Amino acid sequence: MAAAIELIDLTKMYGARRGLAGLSMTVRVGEVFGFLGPNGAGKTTTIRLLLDLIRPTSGTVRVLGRAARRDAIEVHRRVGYLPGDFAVDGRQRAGECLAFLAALRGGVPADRIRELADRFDLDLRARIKSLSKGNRQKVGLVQAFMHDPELLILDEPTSGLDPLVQQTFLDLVGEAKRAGRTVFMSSHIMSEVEAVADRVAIVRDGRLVALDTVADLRDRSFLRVAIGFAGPAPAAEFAALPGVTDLAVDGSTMSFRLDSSPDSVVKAAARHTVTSLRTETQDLEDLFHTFYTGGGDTAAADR
Ligand SMILES: Nc1ncnc2c1ncn2[C@@H]1O[C@H](COP(=O)(O)OP(=O)(O)OP(=O)(O)O)[C@@H](O)[C@H]1O
Repeated sequence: MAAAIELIDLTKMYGARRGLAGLSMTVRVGEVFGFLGPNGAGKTTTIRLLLDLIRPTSGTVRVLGRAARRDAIEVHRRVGYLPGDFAVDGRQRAGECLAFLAALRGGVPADRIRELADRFDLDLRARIKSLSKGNRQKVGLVQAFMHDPELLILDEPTSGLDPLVQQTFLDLVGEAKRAGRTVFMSSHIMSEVEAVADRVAIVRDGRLVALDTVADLRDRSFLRVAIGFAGPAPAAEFAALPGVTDLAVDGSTMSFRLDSSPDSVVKAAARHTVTSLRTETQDLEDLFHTFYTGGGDTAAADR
């Protein structure tokens, strides 16, 4: 079985409102997959469809080789799920809540719960309602990981966690991956997933706008170059150079985007008197912002 998750032309309408519009993508067994997008992009809708908590308007959802709807009981047994709005009875103590959820799963060794609670520095004796948002999120994370599921589906798992706890979470994701598990996690923020994700998908307005490895996304970064000249900026000469686009002139300063080797730009500049030179790399976060706001290259989404 090569696919942990397979979505084919998945559409979800909420009345006249569109939650998802023809989303197709595959998550491979054993990969950590980041699912990113701005507010309202369709991330939670997708995750709820995976768990059969809501039903698609059209399209197919397969999880661990099973139909999300017909085989929902089996899918739920094999999956660890952290909802975006993890909510449990606040009067319970954290330990009681986890023991109850573990019993529903057919039992989890108490040592395993204690080990995870220790790693997250979670007080199992505290009543849930007395816990801060971040500490409640830890309860949600422990219940998702405790039975060592084949597939973890995590909706904004790092929400409310401080950087130290985030690191503990990332360590657990790494361990799950090394044990051959699959992790599907949503987030708003690239930097949260780029350290652990093998591939990331970016959704916007219910559609896939990019799907690639973190490394390949990074390779799409480019330079912004600004050169000041002693005389008039030689715009025509630079516009003709390989990899130069988006050229603008402001007095004797010229700026442009450079997508290829800087060699020809440096050699062309050397024929003039250069008074200033500035370069900035567009990093993954900038690229991500381009996708968020509607620009970017959508060709990768077809992969
Ligand atoms: N129960 C609902 N009824 C009506 N519209 C809904 C419902 N749930 C989601 N939507 C709409 O579907 C679209 C996708 O929402 P969804 O919650 O899946 O986005 P998201 O990517 O998870 O956003 P966020 O990052 O804000 O959690 C939005 O336009 C949202 O308003």
